[in-house]
Amino acid sequence: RRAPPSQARRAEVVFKLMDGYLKNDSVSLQKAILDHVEFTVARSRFSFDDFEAYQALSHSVRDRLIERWHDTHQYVKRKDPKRVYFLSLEFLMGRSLSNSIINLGIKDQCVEALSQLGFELEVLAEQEGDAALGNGGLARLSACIMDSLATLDFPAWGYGLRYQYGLFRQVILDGFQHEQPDYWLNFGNPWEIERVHISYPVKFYGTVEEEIVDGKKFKIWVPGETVEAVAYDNPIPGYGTRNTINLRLWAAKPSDQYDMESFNTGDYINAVINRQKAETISSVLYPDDRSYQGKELRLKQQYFFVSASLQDIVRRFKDLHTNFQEFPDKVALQLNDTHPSLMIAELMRVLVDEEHLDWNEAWGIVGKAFSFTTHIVVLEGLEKIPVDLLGSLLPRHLQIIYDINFLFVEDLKKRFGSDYDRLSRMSIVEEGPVKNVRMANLSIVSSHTVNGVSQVHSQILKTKVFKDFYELWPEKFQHKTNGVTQRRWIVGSNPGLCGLITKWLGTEAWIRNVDLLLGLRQHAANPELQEEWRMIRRVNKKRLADYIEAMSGVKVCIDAMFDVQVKRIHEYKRQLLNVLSIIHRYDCIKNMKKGDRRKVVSRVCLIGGKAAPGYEIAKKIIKLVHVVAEKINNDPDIGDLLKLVFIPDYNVSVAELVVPGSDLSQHISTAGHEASGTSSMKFLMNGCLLLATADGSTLEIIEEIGEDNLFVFGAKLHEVPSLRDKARDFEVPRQFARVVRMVREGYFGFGDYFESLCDSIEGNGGDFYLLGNDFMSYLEAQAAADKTFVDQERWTQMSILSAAGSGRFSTDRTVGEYAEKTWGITPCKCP
Ligand SMILES: [N-]=[N+]=N[C@]1([C@H](N)O)O[C@H](CO)[C@@H](O)[C@H](O)[C@H]1O
Repeated sequence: RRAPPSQARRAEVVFKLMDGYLKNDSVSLQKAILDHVEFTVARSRFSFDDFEAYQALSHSVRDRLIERWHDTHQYVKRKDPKRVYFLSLEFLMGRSLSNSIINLGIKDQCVEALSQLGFELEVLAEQEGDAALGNGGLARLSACIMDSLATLDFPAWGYGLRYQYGLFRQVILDGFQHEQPDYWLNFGNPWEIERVHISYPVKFYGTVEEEIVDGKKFKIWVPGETVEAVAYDNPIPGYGTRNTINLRLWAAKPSDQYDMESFNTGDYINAVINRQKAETISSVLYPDDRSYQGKELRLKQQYFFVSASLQDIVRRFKDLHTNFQEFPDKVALQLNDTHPSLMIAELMRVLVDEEHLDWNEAWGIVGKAFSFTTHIVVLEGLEKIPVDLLGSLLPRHLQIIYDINFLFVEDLKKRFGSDYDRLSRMSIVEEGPVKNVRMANLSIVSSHTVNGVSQVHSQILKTKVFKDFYELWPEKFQHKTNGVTQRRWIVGSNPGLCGLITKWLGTEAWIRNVDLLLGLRQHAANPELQEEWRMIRRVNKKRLADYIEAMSGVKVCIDAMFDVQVKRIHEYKRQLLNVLSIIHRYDCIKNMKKGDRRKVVSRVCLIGGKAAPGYEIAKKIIKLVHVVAEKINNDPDIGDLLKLVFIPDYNVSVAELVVPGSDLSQHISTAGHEASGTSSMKFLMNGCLLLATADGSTLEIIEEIGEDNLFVFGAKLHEVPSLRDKARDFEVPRQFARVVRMVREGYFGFGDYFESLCDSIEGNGGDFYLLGNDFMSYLEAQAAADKTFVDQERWTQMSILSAAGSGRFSTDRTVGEYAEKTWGITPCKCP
């Protein structure tokens, strides 16, 4: 057989045939779109609809992503820099078409190409379903971080799971939340590339045996079940750079290793069904923003993605290296909360059992490779895995975790002697009727760096949640305040404001260098900018008003203040406090003399967010919003003075519509409960004013833009413990008691149904989240917002100063800090 032509020879031939890189002028794009209509979508290029045009355009954009992805991949491989691997069980990507077109810098050409074919980019963009592979803040943060890693040219990969069912669709029937499955892959996904040849076996159950190799004893894990992990690659383009990095998501497939046994029992069907079961591992996202003690499938998901990702990472390392001592010099492993923390035990298993390094060598490597970010504020929220469950599913990993803990506790004994309380608090294994593995303790013991997601959060970790560990290893603890990407949250979702900012800054360099936004400060009182600023905001409010009417039937007036609270429904986020203040506002207007009503500042109150399916209190809050809205919106005495609308199925795409059209956004968690909060940063970037408690990242926003450019209220962090201790003697304000009584007595109907909700904020043992305590200062802040809104010059100045000070809250700053202080990586820009 004739020898195949050499790589180089083939490259030469290919390059000659290639007509250089794909071109991005509108004619080339038109050709590409029409080709994909005909050959990819397989529809006649002479008649195709919006969805087919969306598919064809998406594939044309995908081609250009792949081209850059290959160049980046090959360049980085050649340079072999240290890479960061961002490990997260959740990525809330949203839609990809607009973001890809903007980051590739081909928006104008696409708009022109489509218009000549009779299509509008905005219309086609609506055809795309959200990739909702996550719950809330943690998941969207992962997505924003990927955008900044690519844009700043860092050598990085994201690893996660390719759920077949994303976060449930929220359907509201008669004011109640119902969950519908989100089968987002129904119409295919042009933004992923199935890598059938990149797959790894993942083992579960079984036993741990011993074997002797070269006279040395080694543990081997004999699995009881094996499934296959197949890679799906999602190119992540940087903005204004050729660098395009990869988000590799794993899907579970039945393993080829037939258990002939089951097949030969003649029960063929069952044998096939058993095999299919393998796919359930990556089928559905767990929809709870809190934690999951003891769910086997959840643990399987965690280990499945950890094992596949590590096999892939080690393979890539071994392609160019043989000495594992170099591993931490080339690999930074970032744990996005404890969901991927099993990778610690998995790396120890690979290094000791498979690569035959001795324990201490392996432990040294682990300690230099891992860094851990926690997003949790309260001890109760920390993830724990029952020892029995772990022992049955991953017997070898339990052994390794026990060994890690044994050496750790031995070390603690040397330092703290017989301080058994401290030892039992710090132990990775929690004793008790049900023994648990504390995944946060394991992550801290094994990582070189631990951080919270805002300055105050990191303080709370040092002084409360991880106090013992901070006293032991103060040098490990850092903070990395969260951020959001201005590419999606200004350029993508608010093109009008984007153009205005570029005009007044005289450059669009701010899109890559966001500190340039500070240049707007000097113009904040400039009447010309103010006029244009208000104009843009009005257009966005009109778009939002149309959406509200389309999905709720409620007509809202865009001269009113659009007051918005959109985030997951949680008692600590206090959507209930918001509703009670709306009832108070309604009650006040009702009892006003007609004449006084003229002075009322009209409000359109929007509340949106999903409640975890099993979270009853949260579901009752959603129902309460609907019954209060029903009353207010149909009360002729109120008219346009006050409207309340619940925005259903809140997700990334809805946020991209709501954020640019909001005047005031609320972030009113009880101080000390929101680790950071990131929606506040998106509103800030879009010039929406904040009404907030001094919690999480809001403290840093106040520091950056000044207390007089937002509305702050409520108990401060240090006041909360004593307020809770003295709750019994707290005199409930009559205004608060009145609105709660109205709910309890069924003024809006369903009195009995809301009893437990009212009990949770009243009386003994009630009001843990201090709604009563903060109610009056909340109303004062609301009144201050009303007063300021009437003074449009002042309001617009605050709006411009908000956007001007938002650069600090870009993930470009966040990622830059992680890269320098935690991961030790530097940019590797593809020429
Ligand atoms: N999990 N988790 N935690 C959160 C959010 N719920 O996803 O992470 C987010 C991202 O760090 C934080 O902004 C938010 O405060 C925190 O509650």
